[in-house]
Amino acid sequence: MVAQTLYDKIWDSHVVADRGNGEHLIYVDRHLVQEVSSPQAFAALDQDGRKVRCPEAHIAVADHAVPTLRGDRPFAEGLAFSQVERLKENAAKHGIAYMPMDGERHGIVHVIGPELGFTLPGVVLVCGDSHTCTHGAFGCIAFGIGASECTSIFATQTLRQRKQKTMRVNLEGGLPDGVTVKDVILALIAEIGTGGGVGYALEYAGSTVRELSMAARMTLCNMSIEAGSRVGVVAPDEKTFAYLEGRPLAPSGDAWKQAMAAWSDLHSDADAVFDREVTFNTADLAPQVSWGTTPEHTCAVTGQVPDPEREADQNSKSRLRKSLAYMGLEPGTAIRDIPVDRVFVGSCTNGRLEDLRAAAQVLSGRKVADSVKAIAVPGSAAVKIAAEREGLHEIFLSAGFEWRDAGCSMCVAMNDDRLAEGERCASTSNRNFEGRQGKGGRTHLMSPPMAAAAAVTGKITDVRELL
Ligand SMILES: CC(C)[C@H](C(=O)O)[C@@H](O)C(=O)O
Ligand code: SF4
Repeated sequence: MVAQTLYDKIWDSHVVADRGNGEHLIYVDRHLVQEVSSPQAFAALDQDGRKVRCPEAHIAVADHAVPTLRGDRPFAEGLAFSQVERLKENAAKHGIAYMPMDGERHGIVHVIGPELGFTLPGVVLVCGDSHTCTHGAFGCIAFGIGASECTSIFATQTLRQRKQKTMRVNLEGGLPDGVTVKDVILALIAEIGTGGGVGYALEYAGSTVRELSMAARMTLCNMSIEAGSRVGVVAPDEKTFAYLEGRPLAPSGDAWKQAMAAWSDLHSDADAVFDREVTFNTADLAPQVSWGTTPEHTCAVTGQVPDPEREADQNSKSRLRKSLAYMGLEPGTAIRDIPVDRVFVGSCTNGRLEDLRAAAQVLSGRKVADSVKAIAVPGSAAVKIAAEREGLHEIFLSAGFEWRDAGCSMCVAMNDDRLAEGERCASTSNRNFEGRQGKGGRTHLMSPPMAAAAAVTGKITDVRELL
């Protein structure tokens, strides 16, 4: 038999028909539905008088638009409110499970999928959201789709797709103190660029990856899309199975045993050939910080803001000038001298329990600088409950952070949590585009411990000095 990559194995087991021209009709096992991208898909379904073919294959949750200060406070925007109401109605109408905002299963779609055991090894999982690649951490093919594709999944459970090429990213050498997987993925994107992964399904492998927790593997896969890849996978192992066993929607009893047997083949064969292969040593990595308006505008915290005049190419020179003008930064400024106004710990990249623990460890016994407004937003209700059980909220609160309810929050300016014009934020999210966190807002991407360090000192700080 021809040696295969993990991606090939899962893909091949889902092909329903070969359409020619490199297009396949593939079976989709699971679909996560959120309020921003689903209304058109439901509307198209209704217009054609079609039904959802397999309601149990979908889970709906509102995450982008929800307020994170719940209480009795009304939604700031009519649009946000109607998006959430529409999702609830559409889910009820089509018999799809809906996770209400005040329930224990609510959260960011990419955080609750794994928590519920809805995300499983070997499946094809989709969502109308680009960060669906997060779920690949469990050894499945997971990717974001558009609204018309959501309609097709609702109606048929199938999708026309082109198979991606494969790239193995070997991460070797482990992580030094103060350095997290967020630093690894930011450094990787700085190196290969936001276009580096276009057309490829990434498989993260190597000693660094094997040592990572499931939460960290999710952070890694989450940002595959920021490298241009719609898909990022990690082969499942004992950690994957231990994480999933006993989750509400994971198989149980005999079905669990059968699943484990089926999953044992979910790895790239030893002699599998990838279309591209890159290797990074992570042993000497420093904490990373983005300074510009794309995730590839990233350097070590010990570095400086680059000088556009050094760019040979006229286009890159003007792009860089524009980016620095937006960010309000002078070339040559030490990254460590950049003051911040806001700190955001949360998102589907870094809103899990382990991320909150890492930030809390830095905050413990310290105070947020007077000039800074900081919020901690758990990625799900379950994360919030677990964090409170171990007293993390007290550490955040006594440091001067606000402790919020789950949602996408300040990762994306689609709810009440936004930066004001010109405000600068140390953020654990994944995108730093112009206006991403609010019109005129300036984003610096970093890890949770780095964001906590910035909160304490009021400027971007090398967290290794605070450990
Ligand atoms: C709004 C949504 C569809 C979008 C996405 O596709 O990723 C958002 O989640 C994001 O992170 O930019
Ligand atoms: S937390 Fe951010 S990146 Fe994740 S789904 Fe929400 S808006 Fe998108």
